[in-house]
Amino acid sequence: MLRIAVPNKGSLSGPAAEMLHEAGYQQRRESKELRIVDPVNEVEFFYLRPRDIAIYVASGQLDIGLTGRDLLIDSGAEAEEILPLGFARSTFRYATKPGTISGLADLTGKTIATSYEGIVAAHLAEHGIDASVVHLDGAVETAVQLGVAQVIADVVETGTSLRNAGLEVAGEPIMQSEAVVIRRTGADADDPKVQQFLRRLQGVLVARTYVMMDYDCRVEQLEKAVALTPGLESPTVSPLHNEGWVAVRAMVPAKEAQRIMDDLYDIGARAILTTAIHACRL
Ligand SMILES: Nc1ncnc2c1ncn2[C@@H]1O[C@H](COP(=O)(O)OP(=O)(O)OP(=O)(O)O)[C@@H](O)[C@H]1O
Ligand SMILES: O=P(O)(O)OC[C@H]1O[C@H](OP(=O)(O)OP(=O)(O)O)[C@H](O)[C@@H]1O
Ligand SMILES: [Mg+2]
Repeated sequence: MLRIAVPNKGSLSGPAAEMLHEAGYQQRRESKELRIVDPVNEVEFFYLRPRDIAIYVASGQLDIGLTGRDLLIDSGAEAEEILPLGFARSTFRYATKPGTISGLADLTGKTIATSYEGIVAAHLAEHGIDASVVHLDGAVETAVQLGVAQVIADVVETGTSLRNAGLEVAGEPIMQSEAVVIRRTGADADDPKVQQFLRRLQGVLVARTYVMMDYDCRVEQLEKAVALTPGLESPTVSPLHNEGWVAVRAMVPAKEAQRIMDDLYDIGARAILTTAIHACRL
């Protein structure tokens, strides 16, 4: 049975459970459940604090974990990212009161509050900056106002939390994060159960980002039409009962679907339809 760590709280937990559900896995019914078994898919899910997941996976007790890239790196655990999942996207950045810092060197001698000491210590060391780091559990933005630190290093998504605290970002982002699948560093890459799990999640990612497009076009326009809808490998082209016409079917990126429909229409394609993809294996 594959043993998988899933975030039990915070920004990662809802979208992670949703993705696993879309991939056909049973998920817990209430938030107090710490472990469930999905016997049909031969998977056991452990609901753990997001920050602890890399540690469990590195210990070898769990095969796979879903966590944030920033949390993985911060933990320093012997685990590695094997699939980015595209949700909980954020940057990790320094922020201060406006005008305090103009470059990284200005961090020297400052006190930096953060919940991610591992990332900050490594970043400071890498740039040879001598600053003190104070660990706070959360709501780090308030640390400057209350005088606990002059600088914070925290997760920034929309920037709303920073603005509300009267802070602005300083310097370039330390890193870009998103939810990721991790496994123990050096674990067997060919484990068929792990491979099947990853294929299912990749199927969800594709189903979320692509739609199926069908249309009819004149044979003379086929090459132009296929250039607009090359599909992932190659589109399916079938003859129509009306001579001189073909039906074409191809996957297209959902974000570009409307533009592609306009372009197809302009070259004479008709009966252009898009439909959602609910699941897929590439
Ligand atoms: N506003 C946000 N937007 C996107 N991702 C976020 C956001 N806040 C936190 N994350 C991501 O969530 C993960 C942290 O999860 P964690 O549960 O520790 O914190 P949280 O979501 O802030 O919840 P909590 O309420 O417990 O502080 C990290 O990978 C982080 O990048
Ligand atoms: O740029 P934004 O869109 O404002 O998002 C970033 C904020 O979201 C998270 O905070 P959360 O609400 O989880 O509180 P926390 O600080 O206690 O973790 C994160 O720690 C930032 O504070
Ligand atoms: Mg938080």
